[in-house]
Amino acid sequence: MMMMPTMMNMKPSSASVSKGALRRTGSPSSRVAVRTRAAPPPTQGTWDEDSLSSETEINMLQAMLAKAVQRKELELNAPADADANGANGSNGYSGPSFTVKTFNAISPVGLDRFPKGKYSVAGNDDALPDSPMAIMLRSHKLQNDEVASTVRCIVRCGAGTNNIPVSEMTERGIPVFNTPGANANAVKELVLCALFLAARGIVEGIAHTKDVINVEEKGDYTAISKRIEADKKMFVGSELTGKTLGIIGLGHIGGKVVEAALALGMKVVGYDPVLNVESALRLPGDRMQRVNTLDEVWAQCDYVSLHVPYIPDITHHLINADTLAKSKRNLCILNFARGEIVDGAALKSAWDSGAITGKYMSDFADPYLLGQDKHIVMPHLGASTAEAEDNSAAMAADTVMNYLETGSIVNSVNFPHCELPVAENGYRISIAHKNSTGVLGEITTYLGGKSFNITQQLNVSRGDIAYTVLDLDSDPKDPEDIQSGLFDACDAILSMRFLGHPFDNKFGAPGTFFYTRN
Ligand SMILES: NC(=O)c1ccc[n+]([C@@H]2O[C@H](COP(=O)([O-])OP(=O)(O)OC[C@H]3O[C@@H](n4cnc5c(N)ncnc54)[C@H](O)[C@@H]3O)[C@@H](O)[C@H]2O)c1
Ligand SMILES: O=C(O)[C@H](O)COP(=O)(O)O
Repeated sequence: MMMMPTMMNMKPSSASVSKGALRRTGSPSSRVAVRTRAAPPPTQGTWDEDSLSSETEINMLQAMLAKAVQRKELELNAPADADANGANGSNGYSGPSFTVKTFNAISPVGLDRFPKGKYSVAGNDDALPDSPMAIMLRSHKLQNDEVASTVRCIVRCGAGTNNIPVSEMTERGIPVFNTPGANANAVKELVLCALFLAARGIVEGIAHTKDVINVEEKGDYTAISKRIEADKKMFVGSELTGKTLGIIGLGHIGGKVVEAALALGMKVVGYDPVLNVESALRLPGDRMQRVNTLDEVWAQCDYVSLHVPYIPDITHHLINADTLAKSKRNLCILNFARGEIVDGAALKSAWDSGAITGKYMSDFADPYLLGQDKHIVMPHLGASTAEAEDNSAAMAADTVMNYLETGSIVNSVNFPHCELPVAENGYRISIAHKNSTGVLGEITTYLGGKSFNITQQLNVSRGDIAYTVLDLDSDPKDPEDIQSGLFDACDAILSMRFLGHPFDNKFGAPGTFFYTRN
């Protein structure tokens, strides 16, 4: 009789991990040891049908199917250029691989940056050799319980991270990254397109030609030509030159829109009370007006373009009944940031009362504006160009590899920036912990007590979270033991990894062990 597979799935999930518990969540070497194989398919003479319940048979068949799918996906993921990359097509690397789970369609330009063999990347858990260490996604609305306890970082191929439960990830010691600027040009071009569509009766005119003129004139060219001339008076627009555009948020996208609008001969008013130095340096300060209050925007702008992140308590309904009451009557709103930044119900009332007559251009729908002629809404296309998708995916892949292999944190939205140059003979531990007093002392005292000399270290913080990277001068033969001891010695530690010797291409030997409290 066929044996049932003993352990179908050794992969831990966050759902199965109780909060507060100290967990060893993975190590390549341990994973290799604990991996189990499903029982082979039944062969003739070993299948005792009568002794199996239907449920057991279904379970067995599902197990075999899952294994077959996993084998097939691993085959498909294997590099075709095996000769160029070494005998096993893995750049000569033969250790356990880093595992990256993807959501959404991510450009192959990014996915191909992960060295085959050293990295396993798939959208399906079953196609990964082990539970994911990193998540790579676009607009997928990520749920806390989709983040397995083994995940050590999340990267958004794009700008907005409001689809990720960032504060929960911070509490779990997981950095969330994005790719600043990688898709900014694509969004700028769509905003320009929207400006033209807002100023002229292009969308309405095309619809009229297709749905009215062509239908009423029944395909008669002469009649259609006459109507196209006669009906143009219905769609008179205005020019952008000389009009005033307010730009709210002067970061990567807003800054590019500033330049493009100036080139069109528009006057530009910019508002960004939390502008960083890099973005400020990109702005043509002498050719635009920067204002310190939103009221100065509403008072003088014909167009307003939103380029701020969606932050529930701060940018939610930034455009609302109050601001619309202060705006010029002809105000057109361009929202290629996030739908929730505009209060659709307030805008509908303003349209209905005639207080506002301008259009609302967006690549986000609004529950109160469905079917409204003045709401010209397109699919969420801002970053949907080949170039933007490639740039974002490539930058995201580099960010993940940098973090997993060196512990460096660059472009995180919830963790401090951290780059510690790699020491020649260092053995690196990275620790995410609460930003509380005495933590560094507890960590170094513990390591000193174990006779480890710290050759260099960097401790950085951001709000309630802190991150410490330490290089030890000798190889901790049992990294699991050290981490478990550190956890016991220091309550503030949230998650930790032993990275081995970064850059020596020996990940997994001695192996990256990682611990987490979540
Ligand atoms: N439609 C799309 O496909 C698409 C594509 C990319 C980005 N986006 C959206 O656009 C947003 C901006 O993207 P970006 O690349 O320019 O990001 P960015 O971080 O470079 O710029 C955002 C700017 O907003 C400013 N800001 C923050 N809070 C503000 C506030 N309350 N008032 C005024 N300014 C404020 C910041 O100081 C920063 O300069 C993203 O967060 C995302 O939601 C949409
Ligand atoms: O925030 C972003 O970068 C955009 O909204 C792009 O989203 P997408 O990656 O789903 O196109």
